[in-house]
Order: sequence, then C-alpha cells, then structure tokens
Amino acid sequence: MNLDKQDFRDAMACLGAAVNIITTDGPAGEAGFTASAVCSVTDSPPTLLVCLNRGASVWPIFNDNRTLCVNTLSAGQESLSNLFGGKTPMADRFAAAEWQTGATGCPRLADALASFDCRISQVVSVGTHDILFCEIVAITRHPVPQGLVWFDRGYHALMRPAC
Ligand SMILES: NC(=O)c1ccc[n+]([C@@H]2O[C@H](COP(=O)([O-])OP(=O)(O)OC[C@H]3O[C@@H](n4cnc5c(N)ncnc54)[C@H](O)[C@@H]3O)[C@@H](O)[C@H]2O)c1
Ligand SMILES: Cc1cc2c(cc1C)N(C[C@H](O)[C@H](O)[C@H](O)COP(=O)(O)O)c1[nH]c(=O)[nH]c(=O)c1N2
Repeated sequence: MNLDKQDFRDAMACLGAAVNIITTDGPAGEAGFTASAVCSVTDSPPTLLVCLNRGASVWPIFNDNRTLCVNTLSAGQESLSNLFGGKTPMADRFAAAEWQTGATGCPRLADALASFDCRISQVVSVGTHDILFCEIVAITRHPVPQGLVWFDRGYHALMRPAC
C-alpha cells in the first residue's frame, strides 16, 4: 500500500504523547530539543527510546556526546517546549529555564515532572530518524500536579492524582 505522508501525520496526530525536552552536554557542547517520540523499552536494564530527526541542528551534538537527559514537562511549560522545538539559538533556549547538572553531566530541568539521565546504548537509523536507545542511570521526580500532552497538534494539561 502506498501511504501518503500527510495521511500518516494526520493519523499520528491522534496519538497523545508526553512532551519532553531532551538535553545533552559533553565534548561536542550543550544542546536540547523538544520530543514527543519518547517511549519506555524495558525495565531490565531500565531503558527508554528517543526518536531524533537526523536533519535537526542538534543531531551531530547528540551523536558525539552519547549522553542525554529526558526532561518530561508539566502544564505551564508550553513556551519552553516551543523554544526547544523551533529554530531558536541554543543559548536562548537554555536561558529560559533553570537547570541543574545531572549524573551524566547533562542539563537537568530543575522543575521537570520527571528527568531521566541516560547513556545512549544503541542507535538504529530508520528513514529520516535515529532511534536512540537510552540506558537510564539516574531519575529525578517532582510532585507537580499537572502533566502535559501533545495531542491533535496542540498542548493539553492533564490533572494527575496526588503524589
Ligand atoms: N517524531 C517527530 O520527529 C516529531 C513529532 C512531533 C512533532 N514534530 C515536529 O513538529 C512539527 C509540528 O508537528 P504537529 O504534531 O503539530 O503536526 P504534523 O502534522 O507535522 O505532525 C503530526 C504528527 O505526525 C508525527 N510526525 C510529524 N513529523 C514527523 C516526522 N518528521 N517523522 C515522524 N513523525 C512525524 C508526529 O506524531 C506528529 O505529532 C512537525 O512538522 C515536526 O517538525 C516531529
Ligand atoms: C511538540 C513537539 C514535538 C516534537 C518536535 C517539536 C515539537 C514542537 N520535534 C521537532 C524538534 O523539536 C526540532 O526539530 C528541534 O528543535 C530541532 O530544531 P532545530 O533543527 O534545532 O531548529 C521533534 N523532533 C524529533 O526529532 N523528534 C521528536 O520526537 C520531536 N517531537
């Protein structure tokens, strides 16, 4: 079946997903981008995956550093997501929030719902994207009351139970 790219995207817009800022720091420098293509893989060893477009300006930096931090956003952080998802210069992206240094040396968003410090353990290229398999070395969480989901090409706040 010959599927149209627009049909694919229209259908994918129906899949709600958490919004994350993926950061890195290391020999190639500091970088970050917004990603909704993030997924749990296995808990033994704790591993998640991130899909990164090889055409993104940040790709060479992640490819060299081989470490990253997945910072899952909460409601109220939509403008930060837009900054890291656009063509904004890297310094301006990081200037818009408070960061700490995670276990891997990557920037950790101070008030993220959850942050996963990772080493990239494996990379598989499929079409335009690299699938980064990321082994988690440290986790930080904050009891923020509302999560954030990207659904139907827009942001949606989700109330979570008390934590
Ligand atoms: N996986 C991704 O690379 C991805 C995901 C979400 C958004 N984006 C970026 O944000 C822009 C706006 O997204 P939108 O949701 O408002 O509308 P859209 O119509 O461009 O995308 C709809 C959905 O299709 C998927 N998608 C979009 N571009 C993709 C790509 N290059 N490779 C694989 N899947 C893709 C995502 O699930 C997205 O939510 C996109 O054009 C893209 O540049 C990329
Ligand atoms: C809500 C949302 C979700 C995603 C994105 C954007 C937005 C707004 N983008 C696009 C990505 O953030 C963008 O390409 C980077 O910021 C790189 O842009 P520059 O090439 O640096 O301008 C994106 N890119 C990617 O490679 N994988 C992904 O999962 C996503 N998801």
